[in-house]
Amino acid sequence: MSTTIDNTEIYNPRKILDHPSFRIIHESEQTSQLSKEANIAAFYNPKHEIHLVEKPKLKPGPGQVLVHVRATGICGSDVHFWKHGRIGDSMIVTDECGSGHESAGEVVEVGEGVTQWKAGDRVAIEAGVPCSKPSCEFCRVGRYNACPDVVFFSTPPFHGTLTRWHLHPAAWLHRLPDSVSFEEGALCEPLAVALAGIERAGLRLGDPTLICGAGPIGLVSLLSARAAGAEPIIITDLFQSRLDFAKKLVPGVHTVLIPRNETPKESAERIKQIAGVPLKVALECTGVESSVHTAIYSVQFGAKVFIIGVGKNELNFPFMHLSANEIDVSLQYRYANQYPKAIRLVAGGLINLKPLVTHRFSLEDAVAAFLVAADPTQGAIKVQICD
Ligand SMILES: NC(=O)c1ccc[n+]([C@@H]2O[C@H](COP(=O)([O-])OP(=O)(O)OC[C@H]3O[C@@H](n4cnc5c(N)ncnc54)[C@H](O)[C@@H]3O)[C@@H](O)[C@H]2O)c1
Ligand SMILES: OC[C@H](O)C(O)[C@@H](O)CO
Repeated sequence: MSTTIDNTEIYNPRKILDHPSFRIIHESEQTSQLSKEANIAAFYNPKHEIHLVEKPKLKPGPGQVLVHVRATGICGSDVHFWKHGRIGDSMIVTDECGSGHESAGEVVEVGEGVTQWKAGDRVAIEAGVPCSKPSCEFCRVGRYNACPDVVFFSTPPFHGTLTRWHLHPAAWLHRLPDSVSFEEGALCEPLAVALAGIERAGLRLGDPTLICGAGPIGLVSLLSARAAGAEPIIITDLFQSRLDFAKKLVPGVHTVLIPRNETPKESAERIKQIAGVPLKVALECTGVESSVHTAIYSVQFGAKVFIIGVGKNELNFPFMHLSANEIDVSLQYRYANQYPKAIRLVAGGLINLKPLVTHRFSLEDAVAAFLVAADPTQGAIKVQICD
């Protein structure tokens, strides 16, 4: 069993790695024999390995809360860090790093001065904790996703929330009503991404809307656009299976399969025909250059193309087309102040996240969960690890 440490620097990633009770759990060990008290976590490393580790169980210090993590979704970025060791030029895997940032759980213990939480409370865990200092302009104005000192879990060097016992600042947990499951609470993280997109794209009731990509982010964007009153909605993907999933999720959505050899202008012509009315908003959820172009060529004069997807560092843009059509292109980096809204929308029944969870694994089987999440032939939308 893990020993407990009194940790006042919970975000110092080396502190966990250097702790004497940190160990890699070897594949040969029977995962079923691991203690239910052990602080098991899934870690990736620069050698592109993913494995279970045992971490010390932390004791909440002042202002902190110990959470038993009950559900964590695997995000594409978790798979990316494991498989490719980096995202872009700034997020690079240089050491063992804990995975997971889409989590919800149950309060176990609170530290000194924490009055708003008690054992048994059900919470969604906000994935990024900014510095919150009055001297930080971005924290002060509420755009805390831009805080230069943000600790975003599972983005190196910060360990993730895919662990049994997670220590979190009390102010960055969000209460889940009894009607919202831990699985849905965990999905409030990708939903927060979509809600930030909808808000910043200024999507209004009745706006004809295109969504590019029917992965988890495209699908939560689809659910959000529907809840926001977009009509009609067209969603694209390279795979018919993903489009079929989208159709079941939101009956009435129009789907457009994009063949790999079609040019963006050709795709856009088909999209416009299927829409039947000029498109006012496009939410780009692939990060792929050709799809960004398709979005730009599909929308009408004065429309908004909002790019949520991320990809390579430099993209070409059809400059003259954008200029002649006064198309606003904007981009997004994570989110700020979206969790409470996400939870309200789920609790109020406006957004149903439940169908998105296609695969569930125990914490002991987290490595198998990653293998499924990384294998497109498995047909997973959201793989979650539940404890
Ligand atoms: N901006 C942010 O803060 C933020 C946050 C989370 C995720 N993301 C990004 O959002 C994107 C989507 O995430 P996801 O988890 O859904 O990824 P995903 O890879 O599971 O889904 C992307 C989907 O796009 C489809 N696609 C790829 N190329 C296409 C094309 N040319 N035309 C149409 N469809 C195409 C794929 O088939 C896939 O279904 C990723 O780039 C991810 O990194 C951004
Ligand atoms: O939802 C948040 C995203 O997954 C993160 O920005 C990640 O991609 C890198 O930190």
